[in-house]
Amino acid sequence: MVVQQNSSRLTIAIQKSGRLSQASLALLEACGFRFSLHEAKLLAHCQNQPVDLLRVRDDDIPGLVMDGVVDLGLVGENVLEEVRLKRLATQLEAKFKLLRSLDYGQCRLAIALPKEVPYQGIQDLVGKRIATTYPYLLQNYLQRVGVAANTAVLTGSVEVAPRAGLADAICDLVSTGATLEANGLVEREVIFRSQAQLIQRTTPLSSAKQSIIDQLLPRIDGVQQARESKYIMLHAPIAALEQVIALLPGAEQPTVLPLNQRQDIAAIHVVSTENLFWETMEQLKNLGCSSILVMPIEKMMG
Ligand SMILES: Nc1ncnc2c1ncn2[C@@H]1O[C@H](COP(=O)(O)OP(=O)(O)OP(=O)(O)O)[C@@H](O)[C@H]1O
Ligand SMILES: O=P(O)(O)OC[C@H]1O[C@H](OP(=O)(O)OP(=O)(O)O)[C@H](O)[C@@H]1O
Ligand SMILES: [Mg+2]
Repeated sequence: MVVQQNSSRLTIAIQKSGRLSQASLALLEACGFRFSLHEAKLLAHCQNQPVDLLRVRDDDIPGLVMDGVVDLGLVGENVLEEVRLKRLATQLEAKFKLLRSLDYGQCRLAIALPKEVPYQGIQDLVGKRIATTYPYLLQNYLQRVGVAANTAVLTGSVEVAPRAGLADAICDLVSTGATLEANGLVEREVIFRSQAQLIQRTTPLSSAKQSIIDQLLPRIDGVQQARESKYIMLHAPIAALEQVIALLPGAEQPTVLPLNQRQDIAAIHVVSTENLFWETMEQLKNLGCSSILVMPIEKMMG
């Protein structure tokens, strides 16, 4: 496979198979790009825009962007920062343009120790061997806090390292904490918080590519904003209108509509920037509201 650096098609690198793959593809599709993916193929053409998708291991995405081989990349901040630190240490080009922080792939890089090992604080890590896939992020942190510890680099199954006698502690990604718990480990220090990022190469782009990006960014904002928002509809007693509106999140100016042949109740419609919790719905019901609907919004603009 040859990716032409100066191809007139905008090339976007995403993770081929893993935690970010589905969400990255879903985001681009929600922005109006149509892809027909062939599981085995690394390069996928967009059917309705001059855009190509390059599907690779997430570790390769920052370097591809920094070397200008692809135009855009969707990657976790943890991998991005690890690659950036590594490249800086080896005098390789490490520049990129951060376009957007995305609303998926939230996790943290944390140091964890076996639960039976007492831990009072960061100084307890002095002289310890810590297994990780992120040696540069880990050493960067240890230097910052002034702790001298050793790193054992593993590319996978980091969580079994203490049990296997390979290390005293680990530094790995955590989301729910289930993996740590299943391996008898306790999270002690969070060293980096991460989510997916959209990055661009720093070398100049053709105006055709730039105009696709200029169209893409507001669409990403619209998709992300819509995901956080809800359309809420309900019937409320006019006597309790003020109390009802005060309960609705982010509803300073709701639409209040009359109902046919009813003087005592009105319909309220509101776009809320937050979800409506069950507790609030119960409070609304206690105020005499009925037909309370909370609906997802697909897209938003303006
Ligand atoms: N448990 C998690 N919850 C949320 N996001 C996560 C979680 N684990 C990892 N991530 C994010 O997703 C990215 C990809 O994770 P994944 O486990 O698929 O990587 P990988 O095994 O290194 O994949 P690849 O084969 O592409 O190298 C991570 O770098 C991180 O940004
Ligand atoms: O705190 P948790 O919710 O348990 O998530 C943490 C786990 O998720 C990631 O692995 P993933 O499941 O993506 O598989 P991998 O080991 O193949 O990377 C990460 O490497 C941890 O092992
Ligand atoms: Mg990887």
